[in-house]
Amino acid sequence: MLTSSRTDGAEPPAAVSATGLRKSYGDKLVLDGIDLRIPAGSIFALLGPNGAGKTTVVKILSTLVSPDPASGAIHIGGHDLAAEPQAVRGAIGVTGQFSAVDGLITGEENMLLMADLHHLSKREGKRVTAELLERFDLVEAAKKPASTYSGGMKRRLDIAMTLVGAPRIIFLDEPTTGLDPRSRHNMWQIIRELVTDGVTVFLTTQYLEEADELADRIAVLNDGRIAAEGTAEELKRLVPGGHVRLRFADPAAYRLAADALREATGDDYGLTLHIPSDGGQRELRSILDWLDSLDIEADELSVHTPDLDDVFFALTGGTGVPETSEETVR
Ligand SMILES: Nc1ncnc2c1ncn2[C@@H]1O[C@H](COP(=O)(O)OP(=O)(O)OP(=O)(O)O)[C@@H](O)[C@H]1O
Repeated sequence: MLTSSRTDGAEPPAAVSATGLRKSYGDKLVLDGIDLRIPAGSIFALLGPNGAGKTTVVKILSTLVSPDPASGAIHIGGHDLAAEPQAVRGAIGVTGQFSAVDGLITGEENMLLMADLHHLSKREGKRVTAELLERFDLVEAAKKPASTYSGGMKRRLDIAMTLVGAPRIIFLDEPTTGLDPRSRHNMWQIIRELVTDGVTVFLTTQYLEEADELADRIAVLNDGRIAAEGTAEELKRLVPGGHVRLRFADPAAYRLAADALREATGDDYGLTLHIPSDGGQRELRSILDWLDSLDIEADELSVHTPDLDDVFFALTGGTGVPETSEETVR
């Protein structure tokens, strides 16, 4: 496992810690010994492809599913998960793929129901509900059935309901999956605000951009293990440098360039070539000179610096080079 070194001196207390977390379903091993340590008041992102086991981690850490007996200790908010599951439940909030929103009742009723579940008095329940509906921009929709809410509104209501219990640690399982870009950015803002209030956020995501934007630390889950863990910058340093991408409209020009340039990797289907390069002026000029000397015209040239996508693809065994973080120069 690649684990970045810590540069800070005294470590803040861990909101979540686990050692040797293991889980099998029948003879299918899903988690094969995972270690986690998430400092209080930080955002941690667990990144992984479909089926990597992200939801399973969240379910275990939030007491919904038991880990295998061979697992090491798990502590959440200072409580031993095996010995004090009730105390753990009192310290956490969980939202995500298994949303608690009831579509048949209104947003406000959902909130009041949650307040009841947390044994708040009627008066306190109403106060907290009004405050959270306001904070999550749901006042206008409060009296409408939640089934009429957009995806973004449902997620906001879901988080608002989670906050009724004033949890110190919040698990967000793929909080922005299926949201449009504006709703996604709104959700990011909400998540950032949670942390400024001192809450610890554990989020799972398939979106590298999301982890890059939000997380203090990121772990990449692959094949039941943490393949790498660190800040976004530390993870980006794990993969080799960038490349220049040449895209051709003419298959003959593509073939000519691919045959001439042995160090490039080609995508025959997309008619693109990736040339390892730091993207500097000198290297770009030599690529252009080389194209000119062969009388080959590329339809697009773009510079690609390593990003989290590269880390993800390198660590999770994906193929191809994603399209993000490219600076098109022609
Ligand atoms: N109750 C269960 N019984 C059997 N297998 C399960 C069960 N829950 C999950 N799995 C399997 O465990 C693996 C991990 O699933 P999990 O839902 O944790 O992945 P994930 O990383 O959250 O994926 P996604 O991004 O698709 O939600 C999958 O292969 C899944 O089929």
